[in-house]
Amino acid sequence: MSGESSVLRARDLSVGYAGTPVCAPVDISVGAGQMLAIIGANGSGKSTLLRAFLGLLEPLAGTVEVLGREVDERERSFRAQVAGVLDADAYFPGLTTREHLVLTARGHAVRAAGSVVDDLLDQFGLTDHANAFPESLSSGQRRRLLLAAGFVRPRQILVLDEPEQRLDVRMRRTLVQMLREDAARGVSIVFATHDEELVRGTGASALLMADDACSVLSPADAVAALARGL
Ligand SMILES: Nc1ncnc2c1ncn2[C@@H]1O[C@H](COP(=O)(O)OP(=O)(O)OP(=O)(O)O)[C@@H](O)[C@H]1O
Repeated sequence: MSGESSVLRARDLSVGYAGTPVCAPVDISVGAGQMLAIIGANGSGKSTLLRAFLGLLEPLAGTVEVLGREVDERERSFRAQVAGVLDADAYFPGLTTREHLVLTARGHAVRAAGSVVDDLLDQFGLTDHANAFPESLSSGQRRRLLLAAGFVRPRQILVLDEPEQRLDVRMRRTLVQMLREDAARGVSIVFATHDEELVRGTGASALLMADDACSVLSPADAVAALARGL
């Protein structure tokens, strides 16, 4: 998780609320095509860290850089490079599944948006629900829609918060495959997770969150830590 060609870099990064850190400072570097899982107990600061990576939360101290520049979510270039899917249900209630994805694709200047969306609907098993509104989808189908909205965006970095949530076993396996394909294309992927299989399947290294020190683990050590319940 180091090297000169760092795509995402955090240095002595402290994150938290109202001036109080939620975990120890973080030092990580993620290169092109690398995957980093963020693991740790409930409340250990995983989502908070991801929000800082996405420029949605100001660091208390330290820095976060994407492709050598400090993150600024308001910059168009940042939004063109970084796609994030966080926990919140962030869909448009008045748009169908397909309309939501096409709007997201067009908003990010994706070429041939219609056919890109149709492929994603297929990959996420949503083709039969393309014309459904979010409230008529199951919670797992809504989760698939949110993930598809992340995958429809152009990206050099993909940030996901517990992407395994509410997905069935088959969809989790498909997700592993999609993440591996993204990484093989050079996309850097950072995801918070509690899922041992997701870490095993992706072969990701991990950042283990803690109050005293956040440590980087090898893929094997990350799987072992999750297997023993951290
Ligand atoms: N908006 C907020 N304001 C104040 N404190 C918050 C806020 N969001 C989270 N926290 C606190 O920050 C700490 C870290 O929360 P965070 O959501 O980052 O943990 P997490 O590791 O993602 O947990 P989980 O595994 O349960 O998703 C928790 O103690 C939580 O109560």
